[in-house]
Amino acid sequence: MEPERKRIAVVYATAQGSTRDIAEFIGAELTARGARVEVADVAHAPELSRFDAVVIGSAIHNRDFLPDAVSYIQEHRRQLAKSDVWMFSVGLGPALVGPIGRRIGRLVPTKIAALRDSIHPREYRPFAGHYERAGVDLFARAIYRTMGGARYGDLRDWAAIREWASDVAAELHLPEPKSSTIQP
Ligand SMILES: Cc1cc2nc3c(=O)[nH]c(=O)nc-3n(C[C@H](O)[C@H](O)[C@H](O)COP(=O)(O)O)c2cc1C
Repeated sequence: MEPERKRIAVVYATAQGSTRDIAEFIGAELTARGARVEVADVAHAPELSRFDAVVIGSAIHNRDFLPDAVSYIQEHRRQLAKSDVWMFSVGLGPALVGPIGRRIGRLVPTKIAALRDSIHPREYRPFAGHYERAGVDLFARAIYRTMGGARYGDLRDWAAIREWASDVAAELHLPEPKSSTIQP
């Protein structure tokens, strides 16, 4: 008899779409590993008790998750804390370079650390997102440069995201894929 397929909810909050793309990519990778996956915005998140595991991610604005993600996690804290949860964020930290940039990039903003600690995820992983130079004023550009920000545009590292999704799949004992054909 075929083993029961694992059910995974991938829940995200996005302002400009790059976190949604990452959530959908993770969902597709986990589907390719045989899981039954539902990907949804936090505003349309499914009932979590129906799932064996939850992946939850948010864009970072002003060193915090987006307000929708903060309220969602606070409201579902009890359910999340007793579930197998993997958490990710999408911001600029992992894209910072140089000795200072790498140190800053490793810091988890206090409010995000508090959210993380309230639900005890199996892992929390920050990913680089999208930062358009055109929308950034001179002052913010100077701060970004000082912190080790050297690049603008789409800074997402799809190889790192794929590797993380594969680690999640392995921890959930999902079968190895027959071949990986999914492209972002
Ligand atoms: C108003 C605003 C504030 C931001 N604040 C932060 C921040 O504090 N830390 C960070 O790492 N990235 C910050 N970012 C960068 C975003 O998190 C990044 O661009 C991300 O890709 C956005 O995801 P989204 O496209 O899903 O909205 C900020 C972006 C904007 C537009």
